[in-house]
Amino acid sequence: MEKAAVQGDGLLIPLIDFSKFLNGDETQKLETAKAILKGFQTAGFIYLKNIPITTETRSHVFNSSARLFELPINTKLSHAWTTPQANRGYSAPGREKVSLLTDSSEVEKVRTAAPDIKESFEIGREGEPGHPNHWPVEEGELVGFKATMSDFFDQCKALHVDVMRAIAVGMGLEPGFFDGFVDVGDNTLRLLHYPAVNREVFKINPGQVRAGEHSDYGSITLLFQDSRGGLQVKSPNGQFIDATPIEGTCVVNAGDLLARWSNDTIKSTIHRVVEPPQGDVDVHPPRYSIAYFCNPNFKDYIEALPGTYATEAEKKYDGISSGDYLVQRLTATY
Ligand SMILES: O=C(O)CCC(=O)C(=O)O
Ligand SMILES: [Fe+2]
Repeated sequence: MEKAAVQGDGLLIPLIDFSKFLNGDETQKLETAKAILKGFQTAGFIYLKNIPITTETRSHVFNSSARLFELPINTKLSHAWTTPQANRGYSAPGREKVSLLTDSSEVEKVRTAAPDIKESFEIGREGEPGHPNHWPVEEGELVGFKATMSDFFDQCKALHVDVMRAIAVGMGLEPGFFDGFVDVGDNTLRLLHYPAVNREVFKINPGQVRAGEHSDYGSITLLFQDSRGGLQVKSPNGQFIDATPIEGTCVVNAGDLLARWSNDTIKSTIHRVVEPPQGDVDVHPPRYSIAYFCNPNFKDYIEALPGTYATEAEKKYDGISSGDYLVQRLTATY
């Protein structure tokens, strides 16, 4: 039943019809849940089609995102990302160097060498005490921005809950096992813009990427990409394989905290964004993507899931609070 969305060098990312989990009969639900879990256990990535978020919503959100990035740089900078605790606002190209490095001085060296060619804008849970979102002034094309993004945030939040239900069913847990861990919606909606790049840039600096290799931090990430391409996922043999866009799908990958929660039975796989494969142009057009980073509720304590260990000694990690974990990881990145 399962088709491959991406296949190469020992990496198989399945393409899964999510409507069969949401609306199918019991057998379809179970089979789909198992396929989802298997995708996370083997590739760490899956592609979902037929999700409840409509194509119209999606293109509307991408449009609003493009309008935001058109604002003058000084306006964008007035909404600058400030702290890992807040994790909201605008990051100019080169500001964030997502990487596997945990030492800030190393991060600084890499950033100076070849800054990522991207800018981003983060929106957190609306109403989180002490951490207001940076909503732009709504005039001209930006009228309705807050409503558009808040609505999309909520739809992604619901999709997170549903994907976690599939994981629970796949693992043989109660379908609602994770519900109480993900109901707050301590998630981050990140709008991403990779500006047009002259292909010379990639030639002159062979190490140049649009977003450096990294894994994500939380439970899962819902990734919506446009048709440009450039996303690559690392295979078990260490090669980067193109995760080519498939229209209407959402790429979902497991994050480090879910890997830890699952006692490493689920993989958080390294990925990056590079020059798109259509290399025969002088200028690569801009690329837009939207990543919705999901987390267990910040207040929740995360320790090895039932069924992922037989004895206490098999637990690979100490428990940790979800919020502390994220702040630790973000602190090393910015
Ligand atoms: O833009 C993309 O396709 C990937 C972005 C990403 O991996 C991230 O922001 O963590
Ligand atoms: Fe990522």
